[in-house]
Amino acid sequence: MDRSSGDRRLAAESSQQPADAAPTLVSRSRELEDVSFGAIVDTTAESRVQWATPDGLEVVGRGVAARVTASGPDRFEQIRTRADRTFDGLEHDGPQVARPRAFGGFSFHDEHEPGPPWTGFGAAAFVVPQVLVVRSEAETWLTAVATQSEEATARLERWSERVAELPAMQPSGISPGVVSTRRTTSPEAWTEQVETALERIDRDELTKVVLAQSLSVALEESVDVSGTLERLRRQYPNCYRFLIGHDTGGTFFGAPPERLVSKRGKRVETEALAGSVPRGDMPEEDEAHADRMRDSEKVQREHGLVVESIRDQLEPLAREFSIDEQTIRRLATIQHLQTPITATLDGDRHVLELVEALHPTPAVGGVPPAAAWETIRDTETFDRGWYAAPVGWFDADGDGEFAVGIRSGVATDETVTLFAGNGIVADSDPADEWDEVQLKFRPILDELR
Ligand SMILES: C=C(O[C@H]1C=CC=C(C(=O)O)[C@@H]1O)C(=O)O
Repeated sequence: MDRSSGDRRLAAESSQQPADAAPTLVSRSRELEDVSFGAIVDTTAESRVQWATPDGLEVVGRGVAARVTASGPDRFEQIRTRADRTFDGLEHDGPQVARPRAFGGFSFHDEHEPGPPWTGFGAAAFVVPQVLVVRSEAETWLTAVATQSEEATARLERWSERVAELPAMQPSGISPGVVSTRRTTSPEAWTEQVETALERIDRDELTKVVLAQSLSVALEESVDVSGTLERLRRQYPNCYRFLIGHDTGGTFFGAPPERLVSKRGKRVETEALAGSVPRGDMPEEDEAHADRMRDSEKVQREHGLVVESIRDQLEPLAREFSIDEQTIRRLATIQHLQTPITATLDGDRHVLELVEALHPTPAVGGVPPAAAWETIRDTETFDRGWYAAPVGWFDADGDGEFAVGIRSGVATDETVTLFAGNGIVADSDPADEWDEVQLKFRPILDELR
């Protein structure tokens, strides 16, 4: 087994945690003047996270107050159990918005073994940062987390001073410049892969599968990931933005348009996002693309499969379930069909139960799920790693929010490896599907050039 040293260390840390002896976490918070979030995560020496939602919550975190990792098919439950222990007895002195949260995610496949470029990214890993800065509704809070109250207070003092010296504006940096790109999948190989999937669909083994490609981008210099996210915010203000960097290995980042799930108390919000067309240069052309997507029987079928599958997964856990009206989700370079979905849960549940139920939605996996996973495994020639998998946060109450890790890449030294995929259904044309995949590389690729 070729495991990286970083991953070995993570696994060792988690196995050293005695089953019932996670130290109690203590946190202290203080309101701040505004501060550059990029400057706080401007390190590669320490674990760091950044998270921003389309509705305005922004969080950055640094260091590790607690870490939970897991692997194998029951990794969602393992994380939940370990996190419950980690948060048990949490003493938080501050407002709810500034509470400690665990940030991280999962690999797409449960039997994932990390190798380059995914060194350091195991099958499931979450970190409660030692220092968190949260901005929400024009308030900014600093939170320090430790296992002793004196330590938390001292950390809060230290970081209050440090933060006061940082710039208030987020630097957007400059693009690193692209030297060359290398595809994992040539157009010929893609056509063959799509045709193989279509044969399986023809034989009724499969209804839909999302096939992906990766693009390795060699840069002129190392990328400033936080600056890149700031530039993505300007281009894609209605998308999530995230960055996850462990103290070893690369930095996974992206600007996904797709919410996997958010849960607050019993209220759940999710969505189906599938079906893609380009943006037009002129409003009429833009509208014509959107109309073509809305009227396409093939795209509606592909989208409908995602809605149905979310209903099948979520309805058994819900007291009320509602599918809202389909809309067009317009992003700077692409537009999608979107159906918002809301539910009220039937009882107390952890957001990770919902994440487990929903991952992977057929927007990134397929239908039926097992046959789609098998097809992805048999077909793709690269490691999806954390691409297209849940990335987000949860708190001590089991509330939280997760995006689907698409429109994403992993940065390692002077390379960024990008990932993008497309749903294949009966009638899919390999050349059209190829074009749509290229559109999905663009958000990050454009910011690297
Ligand atoms: C799998 C990706 O996009 C999904 C989300 C929106 C539209 C999609 C589509 O049209 O196929 C995909 O399901 C990706 O961006 O890599």
